[in-house]
Formats: sequence, C-alpha cells, structure tokens
Amino acid sequence: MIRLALLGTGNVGQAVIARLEALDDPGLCLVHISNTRVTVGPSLRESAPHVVLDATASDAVAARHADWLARGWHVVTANKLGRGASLARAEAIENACHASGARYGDAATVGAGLPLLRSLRALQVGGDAIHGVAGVLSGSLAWLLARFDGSVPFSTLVREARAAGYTEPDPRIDLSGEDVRRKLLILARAAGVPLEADAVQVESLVPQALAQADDIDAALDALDAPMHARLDAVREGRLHFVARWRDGIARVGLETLAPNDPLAAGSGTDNRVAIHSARYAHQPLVIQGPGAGAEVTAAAMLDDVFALRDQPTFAGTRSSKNVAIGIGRAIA
Ligand SMILES: NC(=O)C1=CN([C@@H]2O[C@H](COP(=O)(O)OP(=O)(O)OC[C@H]3O[C@@H](n4cnc5c(N)ncnc54)[C@H](O)[C@@H]3O)[C@@H](O)[C@H]2O)C=CC1
Ligand SMILES: N[C@@H](CC=O)C(=O)O
Repeated sequence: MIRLALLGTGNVGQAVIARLEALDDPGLCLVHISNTRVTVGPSLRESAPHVVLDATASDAVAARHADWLARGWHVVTANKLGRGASLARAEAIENACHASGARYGDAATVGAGLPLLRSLRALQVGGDAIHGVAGVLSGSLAWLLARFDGSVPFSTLVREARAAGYTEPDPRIDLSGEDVRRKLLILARAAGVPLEADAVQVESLVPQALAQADDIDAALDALDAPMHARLDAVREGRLHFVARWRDGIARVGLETLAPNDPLAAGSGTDNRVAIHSARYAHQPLVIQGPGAGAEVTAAAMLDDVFALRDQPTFAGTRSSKNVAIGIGRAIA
C-alpha cells in the first residue's frame, strides 16, 4: 500500500484526484489532501506519506522537496520550482535523493509528461554526450501563437488559454518566458550541465503595465498593441516561442520560424523538442506532443508513482485510511 499526500487541488490536483478515482487501485491510498485553504486528513507530518505529490505552483512548497526527500519520502511533482529554480536547490534535491534513497519524479515538469527527461537521462546513462536542446517548451504559448492571426486580440486568446487550464495560475509566468526558462534549466541539468538560473537569457512578452498590475485580467489588454506589432513585422513564417541551450549559451524568446523549420511543426499545445548529441550528430532526436493540460500532467504524475512500486519502502506496509476522494473534490 502506497500512502500518497496531495498538495494542490487546482487544475492538476483535481485531475490527479479524478484519475485516482477512476483507477480505483487498492495499492494506492490518499492519506492527505491540502490546498491553501483546507486540509483533509491528518497533517502532512502525521499522515507520514510514502509519496508527496506536489500539484502546486508554490515556491514555498518546492523549497521543502529536499527536506522531504532527506526524510525518505518520495516526491512526485508538477511544480517546476524544485529542479527549475536555483542551482543550489536543484543540487540539494540530488543530494537528498542520494543520501536517503528516496526518488524524485519530475516527468510532469517538462512537456507535461512527454518522454523528454527520461530520454535525456537514458542517453546520459548510455554514455551519450548531450550537446544541446532546442524547442518549443510552452504549451500555452504554442497554443496562443498558433491561433494569433490578428483577427482576435491577443489578450482574448490568453483568457481562453487560462480558462482551458494551459497557463500557469498567473499567466504572466508563461508570457514572461519564466515557465520556459524553468523547463530549459530542468532539461539542461538533466543532461548533466549545472546551468545557473540567471545564465538563461529571457525575452519577456509582458509589458510593464501588465507586470505591475494587481488586476491581471484587466491588464492583459496591454499585450494587444505590442503583440500586433510583432505579428505585423513577420514577413515569412510564423512566431514561435523557442528555447535554445547549446555550448553553455541558453536563451528563450520569440522567433520567426519558416514553415519547414524542424521546430515549427505541431498544433494545439504541442511541445516539440530537438536533442542534439554525439549519438544524434547529423539529425537531432525530436520529441513532440501535447505539452500542457491537466489530464496529461496528472497522468504523468501517477506514472511516476507507479514507477516507484518496486521500492522496498512499500513492502509489507499495512493498509491506511483513505481520505475520501469526494471530499478532495469538494475542497477545490
Ligand atoms: N496546467 C498544466 O498544463 C500544467 C501544470 N503544471 C504545473 O502544475 C502545477 C499546478 O498547476 P495548476 O493546477 O494549473 O494550478 P492551480 O492554480 O489550478 O492550482 C494550484 C493549487 O495549489 C494550491 N496551493 C498553493 N500553495 C499551496 C501550499 N502551500 N500548500 C498546499 N496547496 C497549495 C492552491 O490552493 C491550488 O489548489 C504548477 O506548478 C504548474 O506549473 C505542469 C505541467 C502542466
Ligand atoms: N503553463 C505551462 C503548463 C505546462 O507546464 C505551459 O504553458 O506549458
């Protein structure tokens, strides 16, 4: 029996609860659910989970990952602020895993569970040298830029992307390039490169009026004029928000790509990532698929839980009291 504690009951947390309900797996038991307002079940410490599922976007929660791992609790996260924030925090997570043997499941943090991190790590283990990664890493920006033809204000599209659950809780995290920076850091570090967070050059799409706004929704209109100007300046091809890391240089920002560019394919929220390595020297390894959405993200988190099943920590553990999933749904 694997005891799970779920932090966060928003888009992704709700999808985790729905998936656990649908799976109805007797080997999984939800012993704690919490969000910023409510806790269901005993406190996190008292519930003594085997696995903490982080479905928040909270820096304070990510700052606890290393402590939980050091205690022997496995962590499965959609929150990128563990390995995608400061290098010191990412290294503390590695060190805690090595010291305690606990595992860190982060498949959901890049590409909403696409087999990106696992491919990079498998290449590393196989002795490949990763030279660089380039790609479209934001599902929401891919979705927005594919639709943006000038007929509808960009701000209207952002509101739609937010309602569909593609953006971060604060969509400025996507629009500023910050979400993509975090993903590029996670990928580069998975490839064995100790990239500092401030080593990534970031082009933000957020105008000052939006950056400083308290009422984010109302201030989204400030995007419209500058984004129209960017669109008008395109002569051939289409705007894409691209991340590139190669030979120690990392940048994220808007680029105009020709239709036949290897990174320009895909539709909807698709991410498309090219991995350049010694093994893939002539043609990169390209991975493409939906890169945002609560359901795919929740599925990736539970895949990481299932991958833990061979862990000796679970052997012989007794069944626990399941926190009512219905209550978890009610507190969203
Ligand atoms: N929406 C998507 O397509 C994807 C999201 N993610 C990540 O999943 C995470 C969650 O995203 P959403 O569900 O869209 O956000 P959301 O805003 O819908 O939900 C966040 C939840 O976290 C809770 N929370 C915040 N601080 C907390 C704390 N200290 N303790 C317990 N709960 C806390 C909030 O109360 C809320 O229930 C984010 O880190 C996001 O980057 C990752 C991949 C894809
Ligand atoms: N807001 C993110 C969601 C997944 O990480 C994105 O747009 O890609």
